[in-house]
Amino acid sequence: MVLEVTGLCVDYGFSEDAVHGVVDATLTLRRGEVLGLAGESGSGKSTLAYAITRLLRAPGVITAGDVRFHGQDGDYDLLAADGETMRQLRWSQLAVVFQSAMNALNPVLTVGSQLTDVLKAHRPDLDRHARRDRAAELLGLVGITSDRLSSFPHELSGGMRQRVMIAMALALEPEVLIMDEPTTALDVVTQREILEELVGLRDRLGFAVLFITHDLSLLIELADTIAVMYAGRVVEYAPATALFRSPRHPYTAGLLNSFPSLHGKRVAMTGIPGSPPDLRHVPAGCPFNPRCRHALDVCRREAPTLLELPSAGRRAASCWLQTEGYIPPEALALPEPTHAGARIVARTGALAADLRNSDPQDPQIEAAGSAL
Ligand SMILES: Nc1ncnc2c1ncn2[C@@H]1O[C@H](COP(=O)(O)OP(=O)(O)OP(=O)(O)O)[C@@H](O)[C@H]1O
Repeated sequence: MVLEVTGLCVDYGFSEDAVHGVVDATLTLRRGEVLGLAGESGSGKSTLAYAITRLLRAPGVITAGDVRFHGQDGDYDLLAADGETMRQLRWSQLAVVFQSAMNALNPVLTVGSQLTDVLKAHRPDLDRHARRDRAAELLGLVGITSDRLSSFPHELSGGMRQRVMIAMALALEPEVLIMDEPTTALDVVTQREILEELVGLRDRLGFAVLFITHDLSLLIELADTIAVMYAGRVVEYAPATALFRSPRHPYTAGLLNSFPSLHGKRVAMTGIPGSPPDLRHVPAGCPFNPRCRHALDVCRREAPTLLELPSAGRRAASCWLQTEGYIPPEALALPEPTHAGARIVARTGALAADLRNSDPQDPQIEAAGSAL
């Protein structure tokens, strides 16, 4: 375990009208794992990332919870750590790439000097030549040739700038990389290329990734484990393949039904009716109940808690239908894939969609899933 978030709550503002951006979020990130955080816009994903890294700005306040980072050089209580410790940690062990990162490069400095500046500040053991060599090596890691060291950011495409930002984040060999919609501004082909490279780098260098996106289909291909957020709460948590094949929360099932399959059986896309609640006044009971077609009386009265579910991998859901004494509908009780825990890395989204529409026991799909 490298990062442990327990019962984290974040509000924007103090009064009765405070927006409850994150409510009782519990997550764990294991060494080398890619944990995806999915959910509609406004579900609290960025707030969670900002709170974990202590980059939350006013009026955001952490009102409860615990965040522990178990680094190679010791354990840190991130909510209690002082500003200087956090600054050091953020560069060296817990690197962050945010949404607008590719515009965060200094326009008047070359890529090379921006990379060597990071090394100069944090790696005093390296001399000028060693820094230059390391900068070239870092660019190489993200598929950019060293002649680009002398380029200014405006001379690079958006995709290259984003790669440079990833190279900078990896400069000090962090144990955790937190990425918030890092490729949203890029076209889908470049986006996919960068993400495939990122997974390759993770395999080689062994860092863990907390990857935040509203695009669940992307996470199904990229992540080992997925946490789904709704109205500031983590509502489902499961290995990517298990979540994809056998969702246990009606919101996850709705999200999976919101993107089309290019191959396989034709299925009607139902999506999710209604819209997410105002986080100042969430509905009583389960916050998803007004949009849930399976809602029971208890769902309108009492909020469910995130409960561990029987599974081959680690999985949990916050839904009354999955609680003892209730019987979930068929769609929320599908058998888990037999290769639960395996990561699906598809070249195109089509394969992910194929897998969803396939027979979970189909040996061909099984083979495709494990070969990728
Ligand atoms: N500075 C702020 N003041 C008040 N409310 C805020 C502030 N920043 C965010 N919020 C609210 O907190 C909630 C969670 O927002 P957050 O940006 O974390 O969601 P998100 O899932 O990351 O969305 P997106 O994908 O659009 O970035 C939203 O309801 C948002 O309106």
